[in-house]
Amino acid sequence: MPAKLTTPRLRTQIRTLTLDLDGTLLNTLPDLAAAANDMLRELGLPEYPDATIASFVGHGIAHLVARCLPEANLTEHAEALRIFRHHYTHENGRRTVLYPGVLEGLHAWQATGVPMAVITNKAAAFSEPLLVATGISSFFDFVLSGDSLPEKKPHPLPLLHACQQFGVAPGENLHIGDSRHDAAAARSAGCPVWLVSYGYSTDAPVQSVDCDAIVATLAEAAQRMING
Ligand SMILES: O=C(O)COP(=O)(O)O
Ligand SMILES: [Mg+2]
Repeated sequence: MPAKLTTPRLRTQIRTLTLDLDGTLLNTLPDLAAAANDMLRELGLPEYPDATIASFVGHGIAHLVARCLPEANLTEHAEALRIFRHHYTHENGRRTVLYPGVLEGLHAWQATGVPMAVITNKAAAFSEPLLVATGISSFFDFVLSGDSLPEKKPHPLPLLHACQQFGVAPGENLHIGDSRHDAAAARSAGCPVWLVSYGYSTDAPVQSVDCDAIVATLAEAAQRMING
């Protein structure tokens, strides 16, 4: 007898999903660190180990560049940002990989028909080519980048904008991210929020952040939401 084919359904009142990019879908740290250290070398400044640069990620590239500069060099921020953008254009995607469980999770959600979008603080010039290069852009209805709207996470605007675009109430959209910025944005928008236990939340371990669940992988997140 042929196996009964059923469309998996979401088990919750969640109707749409928004996903963070850096530290949630993609491990972009090696490329970000390479570009940051290329910039510091060019400016004749000391370089940082990847682990230190990880603690600068999550608030957009202008913030990352500011954190890399010694206080005395902060006046060179605009020039440093230009140099960083130049190097990151070259490095972006070279070593970036999907985290384990990402493809599995995206396929599982796609099978339920739940619409998905990316909400990232990374500038569109870098986020959009990266989604294409890593082969996951077609999973998403749209991408809201750090410079798509007047405000970025932890401001609620990107999440509220996404809910409006999807035509759902904030309580019906689950946001999944890796940092306190994701949690704060979701909380103030009124969206439930889950955090992944990997990623770049080095300044505030996810266990200390107010969220609705912590998951080890996106595959686990999908499994928790889907009733096969
Ligand atoms: O560009 C960054 O700082 C990272 O952005 P994201 O974690 O919101 O994807
Ligand atoms: Mg992130």
